[in-house]
Amino acid sequence: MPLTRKKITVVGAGFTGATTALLLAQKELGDVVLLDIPQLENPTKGKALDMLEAGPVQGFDATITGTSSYEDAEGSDIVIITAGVARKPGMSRDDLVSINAGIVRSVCENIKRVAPDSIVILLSNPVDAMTYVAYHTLGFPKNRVIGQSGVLDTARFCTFVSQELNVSVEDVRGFVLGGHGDDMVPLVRYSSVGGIPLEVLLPKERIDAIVQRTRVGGGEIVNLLGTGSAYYAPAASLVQMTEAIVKDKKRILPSIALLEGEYGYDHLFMGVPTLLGGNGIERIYELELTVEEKTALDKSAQSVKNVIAVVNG
Ligand SMILES: NC(=O)c1ccc[n+]([C@@H]2O[C@H](COP(=O)([O-])OP(=O)(O)OC[C@H]3O[C@@H](n4cnc5c(N)ncnc54)[C@H](O)[C@@H]3O)[C@@H](O)[C@H]2O)c1
Ligand SMILES: O=C(O)C[C@H](O)C(=O)O
Repeated sequence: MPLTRKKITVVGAGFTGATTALLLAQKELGDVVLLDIPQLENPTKGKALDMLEAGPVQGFDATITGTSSYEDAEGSDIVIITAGVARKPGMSRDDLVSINAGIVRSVCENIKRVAPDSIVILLSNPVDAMTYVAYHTLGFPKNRVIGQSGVLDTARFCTFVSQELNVSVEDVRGFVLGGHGDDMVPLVRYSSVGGIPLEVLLPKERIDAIVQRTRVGGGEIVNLLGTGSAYYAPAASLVQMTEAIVKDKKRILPSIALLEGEYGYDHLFMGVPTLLGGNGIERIYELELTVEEKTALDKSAQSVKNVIAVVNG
């Protein structure tokens, strides 16, 4: 059988979608289709062509096609959904639920038609609830419907730890559980630097400050930008998850997954440690939690349930 490149469709050609498309091509993870609404067809084509013309300079071989037609996404192996509205200063991610649920539903109806065997990764916010919407619209098995939050939230945590200790980011390990909201749960007990537990290296009040900054990390960027939200680190996070799947790397990364009893939650989509490989989410890891950690996770889970209730409303 001839070897073929993977086909990766990115729906939404805005800040996160366009950045993701470029990073995917630069890493030669597959041929990329960048798709937005018909009213933005020419700008989407323009962005894709501009990226393609970076190929000879940077030495990557990947096609990048800009389109507004789902027929161009036909047979995609992976679909990344970034379509939707981003929040503005003063808003929470949950304020986007109604408008983005409608957008994610319509995108997923098309994806179900043209790429029924794809693995779908959600970014649109509020992302835990949007992953729930996507799962129910697509009707795909749960291993093929994945949300991105924890890679980004963990990256923020690791960034702040590396700044605090003035050490390489490469040596910092963190783990953020729960919903992608201000009550997410950075697991300090499972965080380390060069194998040394974080609690040995930093006093409690510095760790608490890093945990709090991580929880509101998205809002920090929203306030600085003034319009729109973060996109470089979110795109890098999507690409890390995609790479794990495309290369069947069996990486242990946090993903938003359907919980069916894990951590004591049923039919809830929330961020947990997962094994990501060629089949998408191949396993969910259940960690032992202390009473305080479980209480914090319950609070985060309740926030996600409240947003899902709006979707079901
Ligand atoms: N989960 C996370 O960690 C995370 C991180 C960053 C951003 N986000 C979310 O991702 C979403 C996108 O953010 P952004 O910065 O790229 O926003 P953006 O406004 O720059 O881009 C969104 C794009 O979606 C397109 N779009 C809207 N409806 C569409 C439809 N029906 N079909 C196809 N495309 C459609 C828009 O035309 C626009 O180009 C937002 O909801 C944001 O909150 C989530
Ligand atoms: O904060 C946002 O609204 C965007 C994203 O969820 C983020 O964490 O950067």
